[in-house]
Amino acid sequence: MSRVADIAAALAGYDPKALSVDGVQAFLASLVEPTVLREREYVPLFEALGRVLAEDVVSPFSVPPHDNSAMDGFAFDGAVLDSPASEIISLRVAGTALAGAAWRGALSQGDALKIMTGAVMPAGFDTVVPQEFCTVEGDTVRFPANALRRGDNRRFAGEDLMQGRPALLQGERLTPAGLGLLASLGQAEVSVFRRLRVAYFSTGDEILSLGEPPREGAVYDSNRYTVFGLLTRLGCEVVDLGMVRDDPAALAAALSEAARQADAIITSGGVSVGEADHTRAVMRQLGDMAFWRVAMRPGRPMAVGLVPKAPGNANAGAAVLFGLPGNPVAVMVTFLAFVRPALLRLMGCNASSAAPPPLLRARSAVSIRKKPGRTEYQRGRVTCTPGALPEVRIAGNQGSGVLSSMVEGNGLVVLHHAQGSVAPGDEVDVMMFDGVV
Ligand SMILES: Nc1nc2c(c(=O)[nH]1)N[C@H]1C(S)=C(S)[C@@H](COP(=O)(O)OP(=O)(O)OC[C@H]3O[C@@H](n4cnc5c(N)ncnc54)[C@H](O)[C@@H]3O)O[C@H]1N2
Ligand code: MOO
Repeated sequence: MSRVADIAAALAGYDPKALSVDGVQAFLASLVEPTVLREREYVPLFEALGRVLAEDVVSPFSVPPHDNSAMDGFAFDGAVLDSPASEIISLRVAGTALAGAAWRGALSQGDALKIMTGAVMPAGFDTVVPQEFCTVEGDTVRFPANALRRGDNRRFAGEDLMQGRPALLQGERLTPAGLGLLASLGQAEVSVFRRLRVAYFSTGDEILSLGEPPREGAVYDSNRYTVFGLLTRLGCEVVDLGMVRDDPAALAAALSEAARQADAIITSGGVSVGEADHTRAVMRQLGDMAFWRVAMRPGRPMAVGLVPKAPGNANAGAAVLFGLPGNPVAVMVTFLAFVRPALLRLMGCNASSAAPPPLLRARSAVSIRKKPGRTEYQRGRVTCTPGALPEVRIAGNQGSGVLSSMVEGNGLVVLHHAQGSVAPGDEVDVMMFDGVV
């Protein structure tokens, strides 16, 4: 009764020793259905950025509520433009309409009304001439007939949001624009799914925690901070379980605690075949796991599975475990390619909000060696020149432990599974990560 084995059995061509990137994505799409987060809460708009909408938001009224002017100028009945008597239109100015209050005075055809941007269009008037085109003498305004067409500079009621129609959909992640949209509906609070809780820890005896003195053969734990940043950017609630030494009891305790507290778990290190690694054994003992060698670079060894929240109680559910390779760039690449879309689904995002960042088409400035049969992600720096396709250069040393080139780059050149080497000038796909991770 292994869910992981069932999913694997249903995947055509599943080979844990040479799984393609597409194969991993298909596996995760089955393992992580967007069903985990059912709990919802109301939060004020100022706390809602990045949160996922738990229900559709239907406009209680239209925005803007009235036809209004898009310019400071003079509103008039645009019929006079249909067959103007002379090159200069001359109208009597009946008064001024300010934004925020409707004009209540009488108007007749042949009148104009001085109007401010956002002010309600008076009934029967459908056109606004910007004041830059006008000369005013006493109560007469004049402007060239060819300066505009009937209907210009009028904004329609409901052109932004129509009363009774959905303004935002369940499963959308709230962006700054989304917050503004909700505010324009007068809504001070919004119903969102509770935040996804993700626990993480680093493993390995050669890894030092910050504050520890340097030691020969040891390196500081960078993954803990990178993973913290990746999860925080995503809007997750993080459960930091620190560094866990390569000891079965310590690893089992950390993994159980992570599963108890969180919806998902990210570990780094210990998923390859090293002799001293107990991580795989402990994962296998506590969870329903798959261990893969993925046909990609970086990010070859990887573990994925489910760890029960309360062993022996199936109703308590399970946390999804992502056992990422230890190399710092492999952590980031596997996070972007696999973990991030899966976490977005767990957060309750709909298909479009959970989609990976769109790929940018760029011209490679350099040659890139690549073997068909695996997907490679190379750190690159994309630059744009007006009128030309964006250009990408490979950023620094591409070793999977080299974080400095990840800092230097702004995107990952994605060299697809079947693709071969790239010559200078060839077009390539780039997954931009600036602002995403
Ligand atoms: N015989 C084989 N050896 C290796 C294989 C393989 O298939 N066969 N795969 C290589 C690849 S690719 C990777 S990636 C690594 C992954 O190994 P692990 O996931 O078991 O990770 P570790 O061995 O624990 O660490 C790898 C590397 O990353 C550094 N590291 C680990 N944790 C951190 C951290 N928190 N902060 C900074 N750096 C970290 C660690 O020092 C190692 O240098 O295996 C290859 N070997
Ligand atoms: O592919 Mo490993 O995952 O970093 O070198």
